[in-house]
Amino acid sequence: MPETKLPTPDAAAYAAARAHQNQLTKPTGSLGMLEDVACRFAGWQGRAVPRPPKAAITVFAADHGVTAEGVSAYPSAVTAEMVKNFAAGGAAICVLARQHGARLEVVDVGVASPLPALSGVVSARVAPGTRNLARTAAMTEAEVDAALEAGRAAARRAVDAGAGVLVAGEMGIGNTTPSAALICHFCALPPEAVVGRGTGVDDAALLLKTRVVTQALARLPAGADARAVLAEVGGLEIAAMAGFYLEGARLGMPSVVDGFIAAAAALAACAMAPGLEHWLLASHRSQETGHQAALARLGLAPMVDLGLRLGEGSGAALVLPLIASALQLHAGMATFASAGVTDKA
Ligand SMILES: O=C(O)c1ccc[n+]([C@@H]2O[C@H](COP(=O)([O-])O)[C@@H](O)[C@H]2O)c1
Ligand SMILES: Cc1cc2nc[nH]c2cc1C
Repeated sequence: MPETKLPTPDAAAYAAARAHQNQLTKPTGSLGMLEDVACRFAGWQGRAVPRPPKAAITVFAADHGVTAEGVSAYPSAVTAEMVKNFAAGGAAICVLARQHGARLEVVDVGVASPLPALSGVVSARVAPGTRNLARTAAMTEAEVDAALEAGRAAARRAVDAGAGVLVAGEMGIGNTTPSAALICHFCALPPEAVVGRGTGVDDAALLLKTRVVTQALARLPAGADARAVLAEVGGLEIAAMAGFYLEGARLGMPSVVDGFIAAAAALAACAMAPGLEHWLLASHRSQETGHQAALARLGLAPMVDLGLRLGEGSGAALVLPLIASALQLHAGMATFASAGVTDKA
């Protein structure tokens, strides 16, 4: 895969936005992270007062051979069933996308069972799920490249549709296992610090999942590059999300990183294109073990902690109103000078 050359956010617009924030009628810094969000959008849009962006949400769906080990509380069949639920508008992310007027697209990058043509679902199937990473490489590097490209193409569609902020969500029974392996690798953390209960596995399955991740990581050759790491222990939807973030940033578009799986994809993408993290915003802190460490490694602070562990891009969709408020406050508040309020001494 060719090296992705990324633009850098506009430092002058960021600085102008920060100076503007400091003139608004509030104690300096009192709007906390909302101030940072407004300034970061200024840098992304190259204007001191950024425009409220339209959001586009893409949910990548795929299956995982590792479910054969018993690492999830739900059967693989749920992945395909949920894709049908997305198409019917009944999933959580459908409700949130409707609420916020966001474009929603679902991309099948590798659901195990063939799906009928469904409205709002793009077929970009690379393989009928990954192979069982407990025993063998999850994918070939050619499959990783195809999944990355499926993600890139989805980002281009979202940007072409007029999006100013991108959200990648996912649906894939079993995908917290490859995500944990990726986070262990990219954060240099032991599985015990990263592997969590996913959809809600019991203590025995948690132990088994931790062992599976340990064994899979042991196969990684020293110095493996991000593509090789994704091939060995990753997932099709995870690689697609990485491609989505990379292409978004290449086009000068920020992405809101959702939960645990999204953080794993972002880490892989950052390893492919250092500087990508400057185009990312973290929505929330997931309940999944190891998520905080992954965000810290990305240099991102979550906007909210609501005890979420759903995926689908739901956490990112939930912070869209906060992003909108951050930009409205930035553009609409009076300054100390305009309101005749005395600034600090
Ligand atoms: O986003 C998260 O932080 C998150 C945490 C735990 C589980 N999930 C979702 O649950 C599924 C993976 O869980 P599991 O137990 O099957 O590995 C997958 O469809 C994810 O969207 C998502
Ligand atoms: C029902 C269900 C919905 C989901 N959405 C994202 N991951 C999920 C996992 C399950 C099991």
